[in-house]
Amino acid sequence: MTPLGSGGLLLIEPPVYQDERGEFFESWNERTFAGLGIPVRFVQDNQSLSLRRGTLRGIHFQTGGFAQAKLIRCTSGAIQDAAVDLRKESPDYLRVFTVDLSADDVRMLFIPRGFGHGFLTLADHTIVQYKADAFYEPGSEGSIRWDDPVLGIDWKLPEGMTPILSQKDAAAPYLRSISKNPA
Ligand SMILES: Cc1cn([C@H]2C[C@H](O)[C@@H](COP(=O)(O)OP(=O)(O)O[C@H]3O[C@H](C)C(=O)[C@H](O)[C@H]3O)O2)c(=O)[nH]c1=O
Repeated sequence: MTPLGSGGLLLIEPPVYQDERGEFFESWNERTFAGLGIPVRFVQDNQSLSLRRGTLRGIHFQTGGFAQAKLIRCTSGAIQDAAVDLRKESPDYLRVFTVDLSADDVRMLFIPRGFGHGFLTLADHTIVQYKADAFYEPGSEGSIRWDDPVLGIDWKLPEGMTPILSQKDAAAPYLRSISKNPA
């Protein structure tokens, strides 16, 4: 388990048990995570499939009491994942952390509540599965533009390519235009 920054973001690599059939690992164990200092109880499991490389989902977050901690993993293809600390009281406020996750490894990213999250697919047919510790609440959703200059995320986009975005993400605001504390 590798802390990223000092805000509770963790890159987790569970032990893999291999035998002649293949391999097995625990992708989630509440007791193990509590022992790692992550007392979290997930209530929702999500999966997205992005058909093409260069698809960018995010930066999204849920505000206030609906904020979600997430456990992210990639089970097909690969992503460049980005998490940004939106908690004004954090020493890492507005600091962006990026990490590549792939179906070829078992690494997972734990993102505490109060972060914005997004990812860029690095391959076609990329599947991301992630758990959340609070329910989806459309009315509390917030977003920040993927290319926000304050965040300055260095996305691994192929030369000259603009990302494939949802209409919502294409219309996302820049940070400076978000008046209230976004998270
Ligand atoms: C997030 C969510 C969405 N939906 C429905 C709403 C839409 O009809 C459809 C697609 O939603 P959206 O375009 O927001 O999906 P993404 O762009 O992949 O959003 C996600 O992308 C970034 C990377 C995240 O971390 C968030 O968890 C999440 O916002 O699924 C649900 O029914 N439940 C849900 O929990």
